[in-house]
Amino acid sequence: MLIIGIAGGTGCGKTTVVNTILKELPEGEVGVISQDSYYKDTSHLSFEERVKINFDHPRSIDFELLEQHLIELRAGNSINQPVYSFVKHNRTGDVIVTKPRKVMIVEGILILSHAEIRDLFDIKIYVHADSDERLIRRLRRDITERGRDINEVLQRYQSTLKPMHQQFIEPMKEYADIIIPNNKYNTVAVDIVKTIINERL
Ligand SMILES: Nc1ncnc2c1ncn2[C@@H]1O[C@H](COP(=O)(O)OP(=O)(O)O)[C@@H](O)[C@H]1O
Ligand SMILES: O=c1ccn([C@@H]2O[C@H](COP(=O)(O)O)[C@@H](O)[C@H]2O)c(=O)[nH]1
Repeated sequence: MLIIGIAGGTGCGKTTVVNTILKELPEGEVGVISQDSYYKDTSHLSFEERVKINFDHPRSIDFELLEQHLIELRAGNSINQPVYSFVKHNRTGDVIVTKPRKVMIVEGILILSHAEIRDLFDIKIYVHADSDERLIRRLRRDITERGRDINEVLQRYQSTLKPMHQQFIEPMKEYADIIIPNNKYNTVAVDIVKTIINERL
């Protein structure tokens, strides 16, 4: 099994890159794990309390479960990937049964910040887009897809997202084998990653 980690700040285009890679590869050969599925279960908190969580700090992620799941997949076993709701700021209680595939892609803002998980990746990719570009994309996406308003996005950006990005995400570029510049759609870089995956398949 080839495990590829794709990191980068919010709005840099990780999900878009993963979907572009998947589109042209044989179905069933590549599996995807999203770090977002591993936000800690916060059912014990009220919605008002959950909104206040710093979702850009590594402590908000259940890295132990993610690591355990990657080890299971590598051993050839299926896992139950939790389903997360950005609208509720919590796990939904559902799971997606995720089977081991020849290539597993793990994507998320903080996946390179955890040493044990980083060591499980055969290839580490960092997707870069400038912070103003990422903020614009995040505003558009969160308002249309995640039930936010402009004040929520900007308030979270200033209070937690930007400082956490600078502290925990941007420095992880150091560990990347490949950095994809993604201020514009980067078809060349995505094609290179696809070629690497195709070779393995
Ligand atoms: N290279 C790009 N140029 C312009 N918009 C992009 C680009 N990549 C992604 N987007 C858009 O930006 C938003 C965030 O992208 P997404 O892939 O969800 O980022 P991430 O998963 O890194 O948070 C989406 O609405 C997506 O369509
Ligand atoms: O309940 C939540 C959990 C996370 N977030 C924000 O999501 C992004 C990470 O997801 P991307 O798809 O990589 O953008 C992170 O910056 C959190 O602030 C949230 O809004 N609500």
